[in-house]
Amino acid sequence: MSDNKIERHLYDVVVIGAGGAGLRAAIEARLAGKRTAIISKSLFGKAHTVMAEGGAAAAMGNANSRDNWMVHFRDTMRGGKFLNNFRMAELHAKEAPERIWELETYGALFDRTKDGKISQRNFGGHEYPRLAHVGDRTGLELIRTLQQKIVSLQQEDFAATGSYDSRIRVFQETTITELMLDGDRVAGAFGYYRETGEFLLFEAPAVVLATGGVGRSYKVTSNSWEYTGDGHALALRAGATLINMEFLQFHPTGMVWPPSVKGILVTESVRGDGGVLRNSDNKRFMFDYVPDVFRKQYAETEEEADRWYADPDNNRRPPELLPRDEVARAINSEVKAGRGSPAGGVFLDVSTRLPAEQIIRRLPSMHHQFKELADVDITKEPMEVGPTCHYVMGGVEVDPDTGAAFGRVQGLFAAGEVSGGMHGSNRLGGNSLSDLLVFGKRAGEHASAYVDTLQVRPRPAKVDVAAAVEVALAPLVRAAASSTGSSADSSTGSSADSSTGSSADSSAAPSADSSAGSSTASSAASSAGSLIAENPYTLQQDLQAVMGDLVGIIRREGELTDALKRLHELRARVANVGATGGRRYNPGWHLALDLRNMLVVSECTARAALEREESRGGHTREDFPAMNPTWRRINLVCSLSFGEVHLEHKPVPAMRAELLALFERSELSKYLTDEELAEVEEQ
Ligand SMILES: Cc1cc2nc3c(=O)[nH]c(=O)nc-3n(C[C@H](O)[C@H](O)[C@H](O)COP(=O)(O)OP(=O)(O)OC[C@H]3O[C@@H](n4cnc5c(N)ncnc54)[C@H](O)[C@@H]3O)c2cc1C
Repeated sequence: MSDNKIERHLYDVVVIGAGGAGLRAAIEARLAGKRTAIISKSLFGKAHTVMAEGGAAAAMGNANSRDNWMVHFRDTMRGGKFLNNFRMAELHAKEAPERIWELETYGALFDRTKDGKISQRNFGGHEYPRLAHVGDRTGLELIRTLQQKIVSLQQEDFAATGSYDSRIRVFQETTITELMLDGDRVAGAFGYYRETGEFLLFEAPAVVLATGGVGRSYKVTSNSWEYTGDGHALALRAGATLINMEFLQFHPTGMVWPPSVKGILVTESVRGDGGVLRNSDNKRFMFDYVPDVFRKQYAETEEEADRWYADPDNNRRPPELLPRDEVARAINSEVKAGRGSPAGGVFLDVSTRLPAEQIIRRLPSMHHQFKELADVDITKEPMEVGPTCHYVMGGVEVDPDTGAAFGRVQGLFAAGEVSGGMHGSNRLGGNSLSDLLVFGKRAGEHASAYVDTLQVRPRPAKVDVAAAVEVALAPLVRAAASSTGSSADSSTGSSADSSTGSSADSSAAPSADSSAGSSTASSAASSAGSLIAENPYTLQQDLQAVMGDLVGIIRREGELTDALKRLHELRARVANVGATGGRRYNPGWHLALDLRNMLVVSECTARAALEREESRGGHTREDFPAMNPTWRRINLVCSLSFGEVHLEHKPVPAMRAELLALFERSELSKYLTDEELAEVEEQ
């Protein structure tokens, strides 16, 4: 394909991702006077952020005046089991309230307390009610508000320049497949319009990754189709590093029935608002699962737990509000012990705890979701719930203050779920929405400042653009070759390319679903050198089976070793993935391109999970069931070199003395090594 068929754009800052982190970064870049592009794989407005239900954690002290940034910082570090990047946790706790109030200046309308302040609700692991919310549709309000701010900036630009898009433009349904480099500097990004399959090249000296999570590598997940770890993989391929990819959050409460909706999230607000978990013996089992590190803060009897809702100052919290990793493991154990619900989960009951009208008012989406999808009326009967892959704590290793990616690449920034460090080994509910705002703003600001330091703009090399085109077209070329029996060389590449613009689905090739036959057959065929291309859907299922079965909520050495072997086998098959049809809206082709991202990110997760010989937060090793203070000092960092994932140990930055002083020694002794404790005592 010649370059002139590629739509070219020139920007200062390109933001990949239009969730909360991306939009907040883009607003900041535009406010800094930078020409800014926002790119979104899905429709504008349809990101995970919009699905966030419970709220955004910020220590505003509206519901309990004892709350402040120090308490929030402590809770976040405890939730992450002290593996958090302390500086990120500190910035987050200090700046979250300001970011929430700022949203109100953009037009957000949060639920109010009786005296007119922003209302704050309880959530797992937060000592005080801290989540600013709008019913159980907080993310919708957040995205609506940020989009409204962007529209208002575009209106200003129209008044000044006659064009709405002159300084900030949204490219929706556009997937970025490759970052462009000029030496070690970011020079832009390459991708395609999902609808037409046409290519785009963004030339820009700074890129902010805000692509969210990786959940689609698991079958049971709350994540939607876009979350294939693209930003993580783009960063790796550009020379940046990923940190602590073994830590995945399995949210304790996903729907388990009917099968078609398995994994869809049941918000933690249900438990925050009084919902309790019971097993098939009708026992409120969470009291049996309070770990030592949390024993002082959690109630020991149902009576005390129930009193806490009305009098939190004089009672301890219900154990249903333990951090998510603890609750997910507890549910897993109950089901394994044969005390699960009929559909393989446990019961979550709010119907016996709150009057129906309160449930409908406080949890309208949950009421609707269960009625529509499972024909369950949650005001009258319990829900059936079980763990679902929800959030990745690991991500792009970044400088905490600026969001600049570590590694050898310059001009790359990351914010939101795609970045790592902030949440340590386990994220507290509500801390993501505030993370997006705090670090989205910082990434936008520092990406803009970086652009100002450049004397010469980096330029993408023609050869790299051509390579990106070739990689993007390869699945189509392969499928075309396997259907005609010809070899998938570059001449076929140009023939696939020349079909661009013609109606895509006119191809006589078999449909994506029927072409692969059984995965074993096609895999065998491919290893025998045959031309049969692999079916992307089959490959995704096989990848999901490896990750779900062998790198799931409870992990073991033998299974992780097996997972790595199978991922290695999948590599060869993914390299042979084909997609029938043309470039016009072709989901099989899109998935074929996503698969290489899913695979490399999954390999990072499996490698790090095998390496970390302890259990902490979102990483549970059956063969190493305890937290190990020596491992707390270690970050596992992945990089990519000549297509191979490398893993190295890096020390966790030591917390500043005044932050350590916020914790009692008895608490620190649960996390730190003796050597570290001795140092603390000397200070
Ligand atoms: C159902 C659900 C409920 C949740 N509830 C809460 C809650 O109550 N409180 C809380 O704090 N957190 C919650 N979370 C987590 C939180 O919503 C996410 O972690 C957060 O929204 C991530 O925001 P983000 O800006 O990093 O990315 P996202 O909002 O996930 O946006 C990612 C963006 O990147 C785009 N993208 C991805 N790949 C590409 C590519 N290759 N090219 C171009 N664009 C790309 C996507 O299209 C999307 O626009 C919830 C998550 C889910 C799934």
